Amino acid sequence: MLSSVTVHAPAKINMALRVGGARPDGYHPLTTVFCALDLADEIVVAPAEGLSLTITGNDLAVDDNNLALRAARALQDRTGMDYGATITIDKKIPVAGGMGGGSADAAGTLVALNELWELGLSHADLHGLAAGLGSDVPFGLVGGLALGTSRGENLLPISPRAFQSWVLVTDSDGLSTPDVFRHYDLLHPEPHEPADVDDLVEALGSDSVAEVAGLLVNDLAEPAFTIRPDLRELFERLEGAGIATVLSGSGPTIGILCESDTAADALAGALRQEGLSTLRTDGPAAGAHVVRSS
Ligand SMILES: C[C@@](CO)(OP(=O)(O)O)[C@H](O)COP(=O)(O)OP(=O)(O)OC[C@H]1O[C@@H](n2ccc(N)nc2=O)[C@H](O)[C@@H]1O
Ligand SMILES: Nc1ncnc2c1ncn2[C@@H]1O[C@H](COP(=O)(O)OP(=O)(O)O)[C@@H](O)[C@H]1O
Repeated sequence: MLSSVTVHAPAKINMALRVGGARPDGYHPLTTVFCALDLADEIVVAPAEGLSLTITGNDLAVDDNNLALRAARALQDRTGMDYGATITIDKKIPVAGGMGGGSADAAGTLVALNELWELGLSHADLHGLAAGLGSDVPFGLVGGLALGTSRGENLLPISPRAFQSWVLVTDSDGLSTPDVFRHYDLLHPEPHEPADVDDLVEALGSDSVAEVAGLLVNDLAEPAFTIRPDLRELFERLEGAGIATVLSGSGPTIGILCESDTAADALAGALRQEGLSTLRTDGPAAGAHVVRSS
């Protein structure tokens, strides 16, 4: 058996997120364009008796509901194996930031333990387990650029053409995803389907990233701003700072797409000088993948 496996699990940004009225199961139908970013959590797994999880880089309290532990248990249940492992996550993705960090850890743990425990599960098997863990987890496996529908788990890859340079403005005060969806329902009580994102998908087929200007959109921005009026103010201040500005997922992270990596580096530096918390990242990046095993 291997003695350790290291996986990188990428954050995502929703370049477009259109939302429909809640389904009978409480989930909202979505039309979304996901982009995986090279901002990634690092997950190291090693054989052990039982399952344990350690998180570094963030003071997120570890409990049994952590998505990495849930992913490990889902693999045990699926295969009937009761192998154990220590799971160590070095968190780089902001927690509750709308960047899919927990989903990335779930996807990364599935990939890491499939390798460590030599389970040989296919991509389709992992996708099925991922969808049971959370709406964003399948995208954490696939990465790249993809159109997501249903509750986000149905994915259609989009061939990336242009390299994307992003500046992320992060906020240590996270937003709860269910809470933001609840506020969406209050603002839009009537039944409706999510709008399409065809214009953005078409623009992403161009070699120039500038083609997407004006096409980034997020229906969860208004409810997130209702909960956090200060976020609206910040968002409005950042509009025009790059090619396009968008709130990621249920927020509060704000993504600014820039025309080049040089422009993004300069903008990140300038915003940092103003006292904002920024990260520089590029996309599209690969989905959760093994970077080392021994
Ligand atoms: C909004 C999005 C956009 O990508 O991202 P985040 O802001 O969380 O990163 C996702 O849809 C979040 O996906 P994920 O975080 O995996 O959600 P889940 O665990 O499946 O669901 C958590 C809760 O969010 C709400 N939810 C989630 C997805 C969806 N299509 N409709 C929903 O209403 C439900 O209240 C659900 O109980
Ligand atoms: N491995 C994990 N990393 C981060 N959050 C996790 C993890 N497992 C469970 N969670 C829970 O999921 C919530 C949402 O976190 P996260 O996935 O980072 O944000 P978002 O859904 O906004 O993308 C957190 O507040 C935390 O309670």
